Amino acid sequence: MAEGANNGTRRPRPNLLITGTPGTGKSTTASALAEATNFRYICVGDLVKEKNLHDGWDDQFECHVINEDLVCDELEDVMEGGGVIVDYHGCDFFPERWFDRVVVLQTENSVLYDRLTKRGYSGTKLTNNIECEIFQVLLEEARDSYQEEIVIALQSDTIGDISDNVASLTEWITTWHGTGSPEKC
Ligand SMILES: Nc1ncnc2c1ncn2[C@@H]1O[C@H](COP(=O)(O)OP(=O)(O)O)[C@@H](O)[C@H]1O
Repeated sequence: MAEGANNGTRRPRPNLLITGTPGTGKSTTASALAEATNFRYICVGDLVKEKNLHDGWDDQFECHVINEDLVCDELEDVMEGGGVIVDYHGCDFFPERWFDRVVVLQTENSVLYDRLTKRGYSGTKLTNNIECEIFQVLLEEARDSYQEEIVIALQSDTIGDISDNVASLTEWITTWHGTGSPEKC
């Protein structure tokens, strides 16, 4: 479980985490939501590369070995003010108190397979990510790391799903009145 829930701390605007297996549409959804709401969009993967918040390259998983402490230090002040949408394919190392809503995007396996193949994934990297989706690894991680009522799973198979998800999340943001409210979306 991530450190400390948001026990009544007030911030003027909520923070959201958009998580899910690579290819489920995190960056597409999060950036569209940020545009619709004037929130700040932070892609943790890009931040890690830009600011060297990693411990080198992992040949097996073909990605940077993220340094979680450096990422959290980098984001702490930003998160305090609220109004941030964070995009990352993991969620168990952020302080729990940072987020008011954790969105887990999910995609039907064959659709995800096509998206990842198009992205150039193959072999173990492709298989690992498809298995990650089949076994709902990110949904379980989110439920283990945050209070149940702030975690929601949204389907992201079609372009229509993106608009629906952005619309419902925008509504949730605009009707948010502080920690623990409201129960929309
Ligand atoms: N719901 C969706 N319907 C159709 N295409 C989508 C959807 N979500 C994402 N895509 C497409 O799939 C690819 C991966 O999306 P992206 O947002 O980069 O995923 P992630 O950030 O989770 O890795 C992009 O080409 C994007 O346009």
